[in-house]
Amino acid sequence: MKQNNQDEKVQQKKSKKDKFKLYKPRKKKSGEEDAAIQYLQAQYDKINPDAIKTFKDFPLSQKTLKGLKDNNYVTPTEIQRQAIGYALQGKDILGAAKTGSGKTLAFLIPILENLFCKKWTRLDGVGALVISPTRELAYQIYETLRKVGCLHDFSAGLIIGGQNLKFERKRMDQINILICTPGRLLQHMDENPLFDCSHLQILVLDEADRCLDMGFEATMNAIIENLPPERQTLLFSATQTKSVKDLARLSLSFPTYVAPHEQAETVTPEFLQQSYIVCEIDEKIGILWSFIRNHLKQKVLVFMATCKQVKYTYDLFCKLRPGISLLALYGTLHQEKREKIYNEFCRKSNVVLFATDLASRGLDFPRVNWVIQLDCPEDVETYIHRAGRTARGVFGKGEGLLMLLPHEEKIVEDLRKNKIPINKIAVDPSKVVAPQRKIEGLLSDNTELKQTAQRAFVSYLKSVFLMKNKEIFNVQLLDTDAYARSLGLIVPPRIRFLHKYQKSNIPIKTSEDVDNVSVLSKLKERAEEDNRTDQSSGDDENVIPVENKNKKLTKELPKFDFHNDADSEEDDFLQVKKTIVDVNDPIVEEEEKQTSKKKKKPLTKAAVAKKLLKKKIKVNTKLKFSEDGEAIEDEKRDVKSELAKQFINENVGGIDIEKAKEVLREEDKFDKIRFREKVKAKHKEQKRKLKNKKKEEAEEKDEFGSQSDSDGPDLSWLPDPDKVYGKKDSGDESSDRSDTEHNSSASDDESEEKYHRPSKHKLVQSKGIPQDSVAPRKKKKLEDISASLSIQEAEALAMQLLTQH
Ligand SMILES: Nc1ncnc2c1ncn2[C@@H]1O[C@H](COP(=O)(O)OP(=O)(O)OP(=O)(O)O)[C@@H](O)[C@H]1O
Repeated sequence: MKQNNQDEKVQQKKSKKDKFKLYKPRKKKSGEEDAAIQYLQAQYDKINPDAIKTFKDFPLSQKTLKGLKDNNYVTPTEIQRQAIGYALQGKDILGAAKTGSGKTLAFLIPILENLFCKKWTRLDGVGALVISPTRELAYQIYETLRKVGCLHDFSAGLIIGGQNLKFERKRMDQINILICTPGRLLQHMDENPLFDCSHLQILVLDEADRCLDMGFEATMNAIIENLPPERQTLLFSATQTKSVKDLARLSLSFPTYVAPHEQAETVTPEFLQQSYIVCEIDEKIGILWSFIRNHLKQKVLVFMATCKQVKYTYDLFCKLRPGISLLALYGTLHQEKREKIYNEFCRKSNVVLFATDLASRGLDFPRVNWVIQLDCPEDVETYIHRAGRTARGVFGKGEGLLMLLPHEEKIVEDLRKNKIPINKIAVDPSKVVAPQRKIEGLLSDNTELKQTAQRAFVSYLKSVFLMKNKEIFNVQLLDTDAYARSLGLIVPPRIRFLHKYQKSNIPIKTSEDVDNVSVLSKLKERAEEDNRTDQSSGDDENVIPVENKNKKLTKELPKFDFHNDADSEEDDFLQVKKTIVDVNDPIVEEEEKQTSKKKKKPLTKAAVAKKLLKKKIKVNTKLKFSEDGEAIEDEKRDVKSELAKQFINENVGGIDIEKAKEVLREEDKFDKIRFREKVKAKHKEQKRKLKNKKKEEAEEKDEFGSQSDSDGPDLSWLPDPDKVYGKKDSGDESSDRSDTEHNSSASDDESEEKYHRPSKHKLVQSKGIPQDSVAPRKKKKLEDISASLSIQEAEALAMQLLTQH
């Protein structure tokens, strides 16, 4: 015990010493940290971007510098050199730089430094917010932050759709740096009491132009409303928005515009080789197939217009087995699958990824050799982002191929005007091998694949139809039959929306026909309306939302499931930016009416039943026919009980359940009686049939016995009874002569009555005669005969036999 007490005392002393030790350096460290922060902050105003050679030249904390060095980031890129300084000074920034130029670090480094200098702790809540248009991009930013900021003590959180909301909810109050997609962020803002961003210091919008796009206006507006106005805001994109309206929404009055590549000759990466080909719509699949077959040792990314096209091309090519790994990434996939595919494409080097524009922005897939744009991009910005998935980073190289239909070639002018160097090339037809027969064969065997092809066909045409730029995207110029055939569809699927338009003879308007100013005001109004009513635009591709106010000129089509069909938040980002349709279009009006009707009240089964009852419509009446073919009228009315008759005659509207039950009980009694009678009759009938059958069988056996000479008793040896007893009635003889046959048969009958012979079966089974005692055949015959005769006859027969012998 003593020893124990001593040990305890020693330990207590030790722990006191340790505490003291821990406390002291910490105090010292904290003091050092304060001094370091003060020093760093004092340097911010002196930052000269031109003098920056390495990250060390920036006044950055040791933790950040070490994090950068550990990840091989030594020399800042142009955008980093120019933006980081302003961001550290606390200015709002509009950052625009080429794809793959390192914009992510240009905003992550200022975030880390900002919170470090403010000595942000877990208890301070959310200090920085990064909003990204897609889950994949958010995930990528989060991963970069984890690597570079690993030595800092901040907590970071990735808040994206498709994850466990409950799990996120509990941890929201502990997150300092939040990387998120807009939809999920708004969900937390609305529903999670633990989410508090009232102390937010810095807001970043990556791919800012996309975040502020029309398709997502309402969500972003709601988010911005919830954020404190005194904050620093950084906007980054390769295709930056300069719209005053957008900036005003974010309360940016005088942001610093940082665009290091503005004076550059090209807006796309320096080492990106860009070319385009012009082909017919039905040649696309064959060219793509041949391209893949000729690039089996490369990493290829193929962009298509819609999810359904991606799905079909992937399914089809997998079945055709090109000899290289295939992957597909699109919005309707489950989140886990999306993550898996994203990681797989990052990891592999010989692989083809089919994707929608979900993968076009910000994703940093390493070492992509080729980017193929199978369908014409929506606009120049989309082209830049898609092409920018290759030739990334400081010395990145890559090639881009754009496939255009003859009438889409006009986009090349726009591309060139926007400083995109692109050359036309031709495809060597001898190298194109279209597996047309194989495709058709596969589709004829596989209904599911055929349906996928049909959906891909319609979705592509719809995407073209909904595009804003009608100079380039004109669905009426497409050879739809040839396109269907190229997909393996011998019969082209019906294109309802197009037929409606063709029937109405309304030319599809070009964007130039429309007064853009009024369109914008219209859209703005609509966004406000959306905010008020909190109505989400439907997922249904065919439903056109109703615009109630001011239907003068134009209106926006619904958010069409173009790049994404899923209900994920980023899907809204990835939709057609806007499409203009004449409001006076009768089809639109008709659809509006239908939609508004539909929206008024959902039609339930009960409502339908009520309506039918009201209108006295009889549905599903069943008419029964008797065996003679006569209709049995109103079988149900054939009731027996007085109560039921009374019930029917009363004919009161509605249903009195209690009374109906009572009536049923009464009717049940009669039903039971009827049933019993039926069963009895059935049994009777069965018995009768059985009896008849037995009788027939017996008769058959008798007949058989008389006909058989071999087995039946042979009576030919018997003396003629007439000779023995004399003629019974001689008078009968003459009368019988004329009808011998009849008489003989009559005598047969008589003899049959007299000498009834048991059936053969009975003979064999005759009981009481042991088998060994069976007499020889003759003896047995005698026995049998004697058994069948009357006593007197048997005696007479015996006497005769005795006298003969
Ligand atoms: N200073 C640097 N030194 C070396 N590599 C860098 C540096 N900064 C960024 N990179 C690398 O460059 C690549 C592209 O960076 P990032 O994804 O940030 O580009 P981006 O400008 O955001 O592209 P996008 O416009 O397509 O979103 C990444 O692989 C990243 O690791």
